[in-house]
Amino acid sequence: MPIVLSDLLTPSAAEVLSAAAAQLPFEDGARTAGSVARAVKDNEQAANVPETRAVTEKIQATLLSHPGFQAVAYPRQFARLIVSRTSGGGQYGDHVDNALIAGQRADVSFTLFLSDPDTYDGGELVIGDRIEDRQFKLDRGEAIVYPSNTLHRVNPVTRGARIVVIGWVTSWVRDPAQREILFDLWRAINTTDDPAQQQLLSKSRSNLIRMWAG
Ligand SMILES: O=C(O)CCC(=O)C(=O)O
Ligand SMILES: [Fe+2]
Repeated sequence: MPIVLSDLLTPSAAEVLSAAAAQLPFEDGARTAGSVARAVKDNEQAANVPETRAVTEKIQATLLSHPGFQAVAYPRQFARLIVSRTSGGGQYGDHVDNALIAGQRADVSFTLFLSDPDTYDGGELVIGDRIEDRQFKLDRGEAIVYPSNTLHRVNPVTRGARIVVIGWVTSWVRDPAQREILFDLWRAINTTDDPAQQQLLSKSRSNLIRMWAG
Protein backbone atom coordinates (compact mmCIF):
# COMPACT_ATOMS: atom_id res chain seq x y z
CA MET A 1 0.00 0.00 0.00
CA PRO A 2 1.91 3.05 -1.22
CA ILE A 3 1.27 6.29 0.71
CA VAL A 4 2.14 9.78 -0.51
CA LEU A 5 3.34 12.28 2.11
CA SER A 6 2.63 15.75 0.69
CA ASP A 7 3.34 17.95 3.70
CA LEU A 8 6.80 16.77 4.71
CA LEU A 9 8.71 19.93 3.84
CA THR A 10 7.70 23.54 3.41
CA PRO A 11 8.22 24.78 -0.17
CA SER A 12 11.20 26.86 0.95
CA ALA A 13 12.80 23.93 2.83
CA ALA A 14 12.29 21.74 -0.26
CA GLU A 15 13.91 24.40 -2.43
CA VAL A 16 16.95 24.67 -0.13
CA LEU A 17 17.39 20.89 -0.02
CA SER A 18 16.92 20.60 -3.76
CA ALA A 19 19.60 23.25 -4.40
CA ALA A 20 21.96 21.55 -1.93
CA ALA A 21 21.40 18.14 -3.53
CA ALA A 22 22.08 19.48 -7.03
CA GLN A 23 25.57 20.61 -5.90
CA LEU A 24 26.65 17.22 -4.55
CA PRO A 25 29.35 15.13 -6.25
CA PHE A 26 27.66 12.17 -7.99
CA GLU A 27 29.18 8.81 -8.92
CA ASP A 28 28.02 5.67 -10.76
CA GLY A 29 25.19 3.98 -8.83
CA ALA A 30 25.51 0.44 -10.20
CA ARG A 31 28.25 -0.28 -7.64
CA THR A 32 25.74 -0.36 -4.82
CA ALA A 33 23.09 -2.55 -6.45
CA GLY A 34 22.71 -6.28 -5.73
CA SER A 35 23.61 -8.66 -8.56
CA VAL A 36 20.09 -8.82 -10.02
CA ALA A 37 19.45 -5.10 -9.58
CA ARG A 38 22.84 -4.23 -11.10
CA ALA A 39 21.68 -5.48 -14.48
CA VAL A 40 18.73 -3.06 -14.49
CA LYS A 41 20.09 -0.07 -12.58
CA ASP A 42 21.33 2.99 -14.38
CA ASN A 43 21.68 6.02 -12.10
CA GLU A 44 24.23 8.04 -10.17
CA GLN A 45 24.40 8.60 -6.44
CA ALA A 46 25.94 11.27 -4.27
CA ALA A 47 29.33 10.42 -2.79
CA ASN A 48 29.56 9.89 0.95
CA VAL A 49 30.81 13.38 1.83
CA PRO A 50 29.68 15.68 4.70
CA GLU A 51 27.44 17.73 2.35
CA THR A 52 25.59 14.55 1.32
CA ARG A 53 25.20 13.47 4.91
CA ALA A 54 23.77 16.90 5.77
CA VAL A 55 21.02 16.36 3.18
CA THR A 56 20.22 12.79 4.21
CA GLU A 57 20.29 13.62 7.93
CA LYS A 58 17.86 16.49 7.43
CA ILE A 59 15.50 14.19 5.53
CA GLN A 60 15.82 11.43 8.10
CA ALA A 61 14.92 13.88 10.90
CA THR A 62 12.01 15.29 8.88
CA LEU A 63 10.58 11.82 8.25
CA LEU A 64 10.99 10.78 11.89
CA SER A 65 9.04 13.80 13.11
CA HIS A 66 6.17 13.29 10.63
CA PRO A 67 3.12 11.58 12.20
CA GLY A 68 2.02 10.07 8.87
CA PHE A 69 5.44 8.51 8.29
CA GLN A 70 5.42 7.10 11.82
CA ALA A 71 1.94 5.68 11.28
CA VAL A 72 2.80 3.98 8.00
CA ALA A 73 6.39 2.83 8.67
CA TYR A 74 6.87 2.30 12.43
CA PRO A 75 10.57 3.08 11.92
CA ARG A 76 12.97 1.21 14.14
CA GLN A 77 16.07 2.15 12.17
CA PHE A 78 17.04 3.67 8.86
CA ALA A 79 19.06 1.06 6.96
CA ARG A 80 20.37 3.54 4.36
CA LEU A 81 19.57 6.82 2.61
CA ILE A 82 20.92 7.68 -0.84
CA VAL A 83 20.76 10.86 -2.90
CA SER A 84 20.21 9.56 -6.42
CA ARG A 85 20.37 11.35 -9.78
CA THR A 86 19.05 9.94 -13.02
CA SER A 87 19.42 11.62 -16.44
CA GLY A 88 20.29 10.93 -20.08
CA GLY A 89 17.80 8.08 -20.55
CA GLY A 90 18.82 6.46 -17.26
CA GLN A 91 16.30 4.20 -15.58
CA TYR A 92 15.94 1.46 -13.00
CA GLY A 93 14.15 -1.60 -14.37
CA ASP A 94 11.70 -3.84 -12.53
CA HIS A 95 13.13 -5.15 -9.27
CA VAL A 96 12.35 -5.83 -5.68
CA ASP A 97 14.66 -4.22 -3.12
CA ASN A 98 17.22 -6.34 -1.31
CA ALA A 99 15.90 -7.87 1.91
CA LEU A 100 19.05 -6.86 3.77
CA ILE A 101 20.57 -3.43 3.23
CA ALA A 102 23.67 -2.38 5.16
CA GLY A 103 23.09 -5.28 7.54
CA GLN A 104 19.50 -4.27 8.33
CA ARG A 105 16.21 -5.79 7.20
CA ALA A 106 14.52 -3.50 4.66
CA ASP A 107 10.78 -3.41 5.41
CA VAL A 108 9.72 -0.03 4.06
CA SER A 109 11.13 1.88 1.08
CA PHE A 110 10.67 5.54 0.25
CA THR A 111 11.46 8.07 -2.45
CA LEU A 112 11.50 11.77 -1.66
CA PHE A 113 11.39 13.81 -4.87
CA LEU A 114 13.70 16.84 -4.94
CA SER A 115 13.52 17.98 -8.58
CA ASP A 116 10.77 20.20 -9.92
CA PRO A 117 8.74 17.74 -12.07
CA ASP A 118 8.55 20.30 -14.90
CA THR A 119 12.33 20.18 -15.31
CA TYR A 120 12.54 16.54 -16.46
CA ASP A 121 10.58 14.05 -18.55
CA GLY A 122 9.97 10.46 -17.45
CA GLY A 123 11.36 9.32 -14.13
CA GLU A 124 8.04 8.09 -12.74
CA LEU A 125 8.35 5.58 -9.92
CA VAL A 126 6.08 2.71 -11.02
CA ILE A 127 4.87 0.39 -8.28
CA GLY A 128 3.15 -2.91 -9.06
CA ASP A 129 -0.02 -3.15 -7.02
CA ARG A 130 -1.05 -6.76 -7.87
CA ILE A 131 -3.93 -5.56 -10.05
CA GLU A 132 -2.27 -2.67 -11.87
CA ASP A 133 0.86 -0.56 -11.97
CA ARG A 134 0.65 2.86 -10.34
CA GLN A 135 2.91 5.70 -11.40
CA PHE A 136 4.22 8.42 -9.10
CA LYS A 137 5.95 11.60 -10.19
CA LEU A 138 5.68 13.86 -7.20
CA ASP A 139 6.26 17.53 -6.53
CA ARG A 140 9.46 18.75 -5.00
CA GLY A 141 9.48 17.86 -1.28
CA GLU A 142 6.84 15.12 -1.52
CA ALA A 143 7.60 11.51 -0.70
CA ILE A 144 6.14 8.12 -1.47
CA VAL A 145 6.42 5.35 1.11
CA TYR A 146 5.80 1.74 0.10
CA PRO A 147 6.46 -1.80 1.37
CA SER A 148 9.91 -3.07 0.33
CA ASN A 149 8.45 -6.37 -0.88
CA THR A 150 6.74 -4.78 -3.89
CA LEU A 151 8.01 -4.91 -7.47
CA HIS A 152 8.82 -1.44 -8.81
CA ARG A 153 10.82 0.46 -11.41
CA VAL A 154 11.83 3.96 -12.44
CA ASN A 155 10.94 4.98 -15.99
CA PRO A 156 13.73 6.34 -18.24
CA VAL A 157 14.52 10.02 -17.69
CA THR A 158 14.50 11.38 -21.23
CA ARG A 159 15.04 15.09 -20.48
CA GLY A 160 16.71 16.91 -17.59
CA ALA A 161 17.73 15.30 -14.34
CA ARG A 162 15.69 13.61 -11.62
CA ILE A 163 17.18 13.97 -8.15
CA VAL A 164 15.57 12.05 -5.30
CA VAL A 165 16.47 10.77 -1.88
CA ILE A 166 15.67 7.10 -1.52
CA GLY A 167 15.86 5.07 1.64
CA TRP A 168 14.99 1.91 3.51
CA VAL A 169 13.63 1.47 6.98
CA THR A 170 13.61 -1.44 9.38
CA SER A 171 10.15 -1.36 10.89
CA TRP A 172 8.97 -2.37 14.34
CA VAL A 173 6.19 -4.19 12.45
CA ARG A 174 7.73 -6.35 9.75
CA ASP A 175 4.50 -7.65 8.17
CA PRO A 176 3.07 -5.20 5.58
CA ALA A 177 -0.48 -6.49 6.20
CA GLN A 178 -0.17 -5.71 9.91
CA ARG A 179 1.23 -2.24 9.14
CA GLU A 180 -1.76 -1.63 6.87
CA ILE A 181 -4.22 -2.53 9.64
CA LEU A 182 -2.41 -0.16 12.03
CA PHE A 183 -2.43 2.60 9.43
CA ASP A 184 -6.17 2.16 8.83
CA LEU A 185 -6.82 2.38 12.56
CA TRP A 186 -4.67 5.52 12.77
CA ARG A 187 -6.71 7.10 9.98
CA ALA A 188 -9.97 6.09 11.67
CA ILE A 189 -8.79 7.67 14.95
CA ASN A 190 -7.95 10.86 13.09
CA THR A 191 -11.24 11.11 11.24
CA THR A 192 -13.82 10.31 13.90
CA ASP A 193 -15.16 13.10 16.13
CA ASP A 194 -16.55 10.67 18.67
CA PRO A 195 -14.25 10.59 21.73
CA ALA A 196 -15.53 7.17 22.85
CA GLN A 197 -14.71 5.68 19.44
CA GLN A 198 -11.34 7.40 19.42
CA GLN A 199 -10.54 5.84 22.76
CA LEU A 200 -11.52 2.33 21.72
CA LEU A 201 -9.69 2.58 18.40
CA SER A 202 -6.57 3.98 20.11
CA LYS A 203 -6.69 1.20 22.67
CA SER A 204 -6.94 -1.45 19.93
CA ARG A 205 -4.14 0.17 17.93
CA SER A 206 -1.80 0.42 20.91
CA ASN A 207 -2.47 -3.12 21.97
CA LEU A 208 -1.94 -4.44 18.43
CA ILE A 209 1.39 -2.58 18.27
CA ARG A 210 2.33 -4.16 21.58
CA MET A 211 1.47 -7.60 20.15
CA TRP A 212 3.22 -7.13 16.81
CA ALA A 213 6.24 -4.91 17.53
CA GLY A 214 9.51 -6.77 17.56
O1 LIG B 1 14.51 6.29 -7.55
C1 LIG B 1 13.52 5.78 -7.06
O2 LIG B 1 12.43 6.36 -6.93
C2 LIG B 1 13.58 4.35 -6.56
C3 LIG B 1 14.91 3.71 -6.79
C4 LIG B 1 14.89 2.27 -6.43
O3 LIG B 1 13.93 1.59 -6.65
C5 LIG B 1 16.04 1.66 -5.74
O4 LIG B 1 17.10 2.27 -5.63
O5 LIG B 1 15.91 0.51 -5.28
FE1 LIG C 1 14.03 -0.18 -5.51
